[in-house]
Amino acid sequence: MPQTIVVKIGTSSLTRDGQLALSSLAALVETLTRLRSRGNRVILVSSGAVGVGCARLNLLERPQHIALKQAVAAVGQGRLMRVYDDLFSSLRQPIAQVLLTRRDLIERSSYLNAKNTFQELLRLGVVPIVNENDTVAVEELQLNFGDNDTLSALVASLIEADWLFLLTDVDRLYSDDPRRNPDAQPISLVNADQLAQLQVQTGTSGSQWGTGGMATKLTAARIATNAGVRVAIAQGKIPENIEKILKGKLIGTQFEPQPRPENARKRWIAHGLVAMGKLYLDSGAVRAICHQGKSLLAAGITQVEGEFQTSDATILCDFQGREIARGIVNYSSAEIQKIQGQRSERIPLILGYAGADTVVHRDNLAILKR
Ligand SMILES: Nc1ncnc2c1ncn2[C@@H]1O[C@H](COP(=O)(O)OP(=O)(O)O)[C@@H](O)[C@H]1O
Ligand SMILES: N[C@@H](CCC(=O)OP(=O)(O)O)C(=O)O
Repeated sequence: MPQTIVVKIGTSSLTRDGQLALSSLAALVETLTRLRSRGNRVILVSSGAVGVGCARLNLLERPQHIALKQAVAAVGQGRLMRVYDDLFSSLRQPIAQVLLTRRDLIERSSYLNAKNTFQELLRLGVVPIVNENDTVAVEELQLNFGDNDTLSALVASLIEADWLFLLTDVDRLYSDDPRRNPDAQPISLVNADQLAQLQVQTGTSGSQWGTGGMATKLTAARIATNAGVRVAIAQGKIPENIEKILKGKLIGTQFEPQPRPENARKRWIAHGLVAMGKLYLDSGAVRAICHQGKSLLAAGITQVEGEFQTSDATILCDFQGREIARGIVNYSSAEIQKIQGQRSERIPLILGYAGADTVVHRDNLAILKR
């Protein structure tokens, strides 16, 4: 049966010795075109703008300064698309460039717009090639994805993909960074419960040109599996393995998905929005929202972290700080500090005006299943 497949390829697999790894790229393009010709819907999330831009400008290191990085990405993105277009065109596969910023997914209307555009492109048989719009992404304001692993998981959630393939320069996830620890143990299959408990050493920086290392891939796996997407980490230089994995072979590391949340708006609350703060709940409130489908009342809140406004998204966590849900709040952080632990009838007395009975209404609450 045709499937919706998101493939993310990292800089470390796209480049070799600072230049484009053309043979890997060609193999990837052949694989994706074959998947398309069998009726699958295919999206490629490709890093490489900064890496390719550096090669073009003879820069020997990934720039740290934001403006320089953004300028270099502008050089590299065009070059990268030119190479993709040449390769895909020789197989008569049309492609499209989709550049997204975090901001585009926060606004519900632009989130839905992006979704509609993807759907239309896929209906037309096009392979959209997605990257973060690096030249305008605002790093300081947490309004960037930070890495394309997260972006690919959000795209997979947005379009309700069946699979997310994270192609990188190692063949799978290990218990530790295999480059530093020769005794690192390979991990083949992670089910949804194991992912929540998974203890692996991931490093934070990635390889010379990649960002984030395995840590961001695990974050991506959490987001995607929570949205009902099956995830595989596999080696970028052997993209043909994607087809073997789709046929049921256990190659690389696979992460089993949670049941897909029915409600599309709640998926957006869970994954599209950026949480601006954190609310700590007592055990009664955790039970009420997770197991009884109730709204969050002020009485169950024990602590407020961060500064946020009414209608912002927040993380809801248990007393140990473990995230259990995300929700859109009816009160600002300053207001919640005043009403936390109080019964709803007392809210008008405390604040001096009548507000909502709930701090987060159940329609605006997305429970994380892990
Ligand atoms: N537990 C781990 N298992 C596998 N690889 C790991 C682990 N921890 C860190 N790494 C490192 O992560 C790197 C891949 O991350 P990164 O360079 O960001 O890749 P990409 O460019 O594909 O996103 C690998 O080269 C590997 O050295
Ligand atoms: N948007 C950036 C992506 C950076 C990034 O996430 O890189 P990687 O860790 O190699 O996937 C670029 O195109 O260079």
